[in-house]
Amino acid sequence: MKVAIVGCGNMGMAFAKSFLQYDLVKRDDLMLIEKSADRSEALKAEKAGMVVDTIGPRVAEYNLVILSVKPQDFASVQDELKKVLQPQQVVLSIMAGIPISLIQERLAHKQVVRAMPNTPAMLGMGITGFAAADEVQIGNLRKVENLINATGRSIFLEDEGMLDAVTAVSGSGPAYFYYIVKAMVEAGKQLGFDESVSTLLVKQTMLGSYNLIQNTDKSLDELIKAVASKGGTTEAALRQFEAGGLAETLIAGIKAAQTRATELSKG
Ligand SMILES: NC(=O)C1=CN([C@@H]2O[C@H](COP(=O)(O)OP(=O)(O)OC[C@H]3O[C@@H](n4cnc5c(N)ncnc54)[C@H](O)[C@@H]3O)[C@@H](O)[C@H]2O)C=CC1
Ligand SMILES: O=C(O)[C@@H]1CCC=N1
Repeated sequence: MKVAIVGCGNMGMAFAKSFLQYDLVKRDDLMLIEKSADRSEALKAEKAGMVVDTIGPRVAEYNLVILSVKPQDFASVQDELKKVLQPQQVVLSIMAGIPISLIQERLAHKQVVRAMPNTPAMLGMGITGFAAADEVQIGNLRKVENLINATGRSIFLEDEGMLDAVTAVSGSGPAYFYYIVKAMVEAGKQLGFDESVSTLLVKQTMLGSYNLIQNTDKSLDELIKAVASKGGTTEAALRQFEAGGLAETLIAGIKAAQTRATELSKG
């Protein structure tokens, strides 16, 4: 399979490297289209594929074209891409918010898949929600799914509208996790630990707790109860979180992310 990637930043390269790692795409069959000169130099040093700075006629030779520029930069690629796309090619967009219908219209192209991955894709541990235009041939959809699965796990969504919710929950999700980790590390520092000790305490706690979630029959409430002794320290912390509306704030933040994804879809 020949794959061209337009916009080779964090996510574009997470995809490229996963494809190479699982031998789903050969280096010679990977075209990396990147407009930033600095970024292009770094990509050339990585030798992950052929690096070019603009979309040219050769893109027509690739089975799949991945759009991984920022949503705001779609306008800067759409006209050049429209000129070269062939009907049998598939376009896979990972741009937040931009709906399939708008991509089809701007590119005058039918076979469009839209996906929302997250940054753990860099380790092959991502989760991606994806949806497809009715016009995407089933064989092509399967090939795209196989490629996405090289970056972690995936969920096919019949309802494309749910992709903005995927964006809000798991697409942006890693940042929420780091935010909480950062606050816990800061708390440890304020309690007297230096940064490295506090970071170790928090990171290992997160890792162990994640593995408990994955390896227990207990619900999240039961897991919380197993830590929070009656009249103990955890209860004191949880009471403070409740008083500050921490859960509601997190939920409101995630809803704001979904609203922003919907705004992005309107350009
Ligand atoms: N970063 C994340 O956690 C996630 C990002 N996304 C989506 O992935 C897309 C890319 O995000 P990142 O990789 O984080 O951004 P990034 O900024 O790291 O990468 C975008 C790349 O596109 C390049 N670019 C811009 N205009 C171009 C053009 N006309 N031709 C060629 N290259 C061009 C930029 O130089 C940059 O290297 C966005 O649309 C975002 O919504 C989706 C899921 C997660
Ligand atoms: O923040 C953003 O817009 C992108 C989409 C999901 C994660 N990063």
